[in-house]
Order: sequence, then structure tokens, then C-alpha cells
Amino acid sequence: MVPLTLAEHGALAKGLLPAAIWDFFEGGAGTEWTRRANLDAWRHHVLRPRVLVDVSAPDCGTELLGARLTAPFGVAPMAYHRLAHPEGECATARAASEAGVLLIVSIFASRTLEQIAAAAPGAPRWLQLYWLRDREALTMLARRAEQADYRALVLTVDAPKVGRRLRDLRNAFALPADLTAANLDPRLTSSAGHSAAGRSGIEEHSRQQFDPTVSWADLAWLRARTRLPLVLKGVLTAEDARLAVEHGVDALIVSNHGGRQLDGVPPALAVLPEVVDAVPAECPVLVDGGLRHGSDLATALALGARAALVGRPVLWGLAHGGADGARAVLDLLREELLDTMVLAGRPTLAALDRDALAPWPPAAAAPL
Ligand SMILES: Cc1cc2nc3c(=O)[nH]c(=O)nc-3n(C[C@H](O)[C@H](O)[C@H](O)COP(=O)(O)O)c2cc1C
Ligand SMILES: O=C(O)C(=O)c1ccccc1
Repeated sequence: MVPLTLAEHGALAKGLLPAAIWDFFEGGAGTEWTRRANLDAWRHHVLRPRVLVDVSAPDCGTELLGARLTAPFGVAPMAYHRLAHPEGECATARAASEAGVLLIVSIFASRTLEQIAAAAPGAPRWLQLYWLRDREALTMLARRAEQADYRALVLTVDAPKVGRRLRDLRNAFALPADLTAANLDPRLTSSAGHSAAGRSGIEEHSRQQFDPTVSWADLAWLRARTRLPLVLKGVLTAEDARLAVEHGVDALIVSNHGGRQLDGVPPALAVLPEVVDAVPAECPVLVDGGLRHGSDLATALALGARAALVGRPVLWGLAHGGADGARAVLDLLREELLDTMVLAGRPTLAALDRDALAPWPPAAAAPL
């Protein structure tokens, strides 16, 4: 079966992956209300198509922090791609490069920053960091990222600790013995191979490493150690968006971490407009969570996102088809976006503005 939708890529992956790995990829925190709300959020908007517009040459190419992209999206940072495929992040890097989209590499990547860079020379990629207790390790990662031609650092700020993911606790999820975080001291994550019943290896190894004391004042410390632009991931309020801009952050990612951190927060799409309105136009705002079709991407752009990120579907493609599978997922999203732009009579990104959307269901008419 050739998958025609992202959901079909998911079905292929589910049939192949061990259940505990599928659950680690798919799962959210707590009741998974937020994870489900992410998937549902897109259905609260409908497109307002325009007709009799020349749509013969739709164009979704864009530029983001100086990098040219064939479409306004990228791969969200996700830990341990080798859980999906032996080539891990190297395969994902090839896929993103061939598709012409951004790759954000997780600090918990299972291939080294240098291997990933060598797999796709010249392609746009950013490195995502968590604030580790070991600041020497953070400094080294920032330096290696610069040397290996990563173009920005993304600090994820919604994870002072890992959320309570019941699927992983029930499965006593642990990394396979041959898999560690390739860019950190291997002793830190190899202990994750021995999780006890009712505990999660991921939760345990990250609890030892994450520094929950980090606050706004610390951003200057990181800034002083790199010349790369700094992006914050995991902002969900206008207040924090304004603070980020005041602290010199170069871009924001509105995200609830795919529903994997605080259960009960709104889908990122629902708070995207308040964040966009809170920051100056020069500060790009990205969004992620539950994007499963090119028309979802159109919705995110119309609500003011400069680009969006896609997470789990890339792991689905990787799991069933390696680099080719991940590439198929990314190409499908771009094709669906272009299709949406053509059929909606909005063949440029500029035409995907707030007039392109209406709320659904429509606001009730005022009583007579
Ligand atoms: C398996 C998995 C691992 C993840 N690892 C990280 C990570 O290391 N760093 C991070 O900032 N976000 C991480 N995330 C969150 C993603 O970057 C992203 O916010 C989320 O998956 C987007 O939602 P989607 O999967 O519904 O597209 C992870 C998500 C998944 C599914
Ligand atoms: O960030 C995550 O969602 C995640 O799964 C993770 C993986 C490794 C360490 C910490 C968090």
C-alpha cells in the first residue's frame, strides 16, 4: 500500500514498531486531553476560498532566519530517532534536506551532531537544547553546533521536568541497551536501559540532567556563549512572549510539546493569535502540535505563524521507510499545502492571511 495520508503512514509504522516504542512516540501526559485537543484544534477553523484567481503557479517557498525553505515547515525536535530506524537522525536529515525543509535536531539525538550534518551538508538545521545542570556540556554543545553549521539554538522551556506519561510508566519504557544520547556523556542515558516496573527510563535520566532552577535571567548566560540566533520553544502565553522579546530572543515556537508535558493546557493553535499579537512583526512565530495535513499548515499560517513544525508523522515515515519514508511524509505535507492554496484561490503565502479563515461552527446569530 502506498500511503496517501499521514494517517496511513502512521498505520504502517504502528504495524512494524514494538508496542512500547509506538507508545513512547504517540503518548502524551496525564489523561492525554491536550494531546487529543492538538489533533482537534484545526477543526475549529474553516477556509474561506476565493474564486477566479490565477492559481497556475502556487508558491509556498519562504525564508526563515536567513535559510531558504521550499515550504514553511520543518521537523520538530524529537529524541532518539534510532528507535524508529537504525540510521536514526542521519536518515531524517537526508529526508529534510531533499524535501527542502528545516530540521531541528534534539539534544537527545541518537546520532552525533557531526554525523547528522555530514548526512545533509548545507541543509538548514537548528539544534534544540534543554537546560542541563551541566553547563559545561551546554557550552560544548553550542560550540559544536556552530562548528557543524547549525544555524540556531532552540531552548525548550516547557520541561523543567518530563511530564507524567502514563504509557511509559506502564510499559516501564527503557532505551534499548545499544542506544544512548549520542551527544551527551553516554553514562547519563545508558542507565535508562534498566527501568523498573512502573517507572520510565526517560523520566529518570532526564530528572538527573534537567536544571529546574533556570529562569529568564539565565538566558544572558547562554546568549554570551554563542553567536547563533536563540529560539524559545514551549511558550503558550502573551506574557511570556513579551518577556522573550525583552530578553532578546530571535524567534518563538508556540507549542505544548505534543501534549507530552502539562496535560490540560490548550492546543498551541488556540493561543497562536495572542502570541503573534504580542510580539513585533520581525520576530517569527512558529507553531507545532497535531499538524496532520497540508490544510492544517495553511490554517497555522493564516493565524500568523511564519512556519510550523511536524513531529510524530516524521517518525512514522522513518519507521516504515527510513529516509525515503520520512521524505514521503514531508513531500506529502508540501503537496497538500500547495493543493490547498490552489483550491482556496490563495496561491501565495501572503494570501493566507486572517481573512482566509472563519471560525467553525460559525458564531451564533444575535437573537432578534
Ligand atoms: C517521541 C518524541 C520525542 C520528543 N522529543 C523532544 C525533544 O527532545 N525536545 C523537544 O523540544 N521536544 C520534543 N518533542 C516534542 C516535539 O518537538 C513537538 O513539540 C511535538 O511532537 C509536536 O507535535 P506532533 O508530534 O503532534 O506533530 C518530542 C516529541 C515526540 C513525539
Ligand atoms: O521531550 C520529550 O518529549 C521526550 O520524549 C524526551 C526524551 C528524552 C529526554 C527527555 C525528554
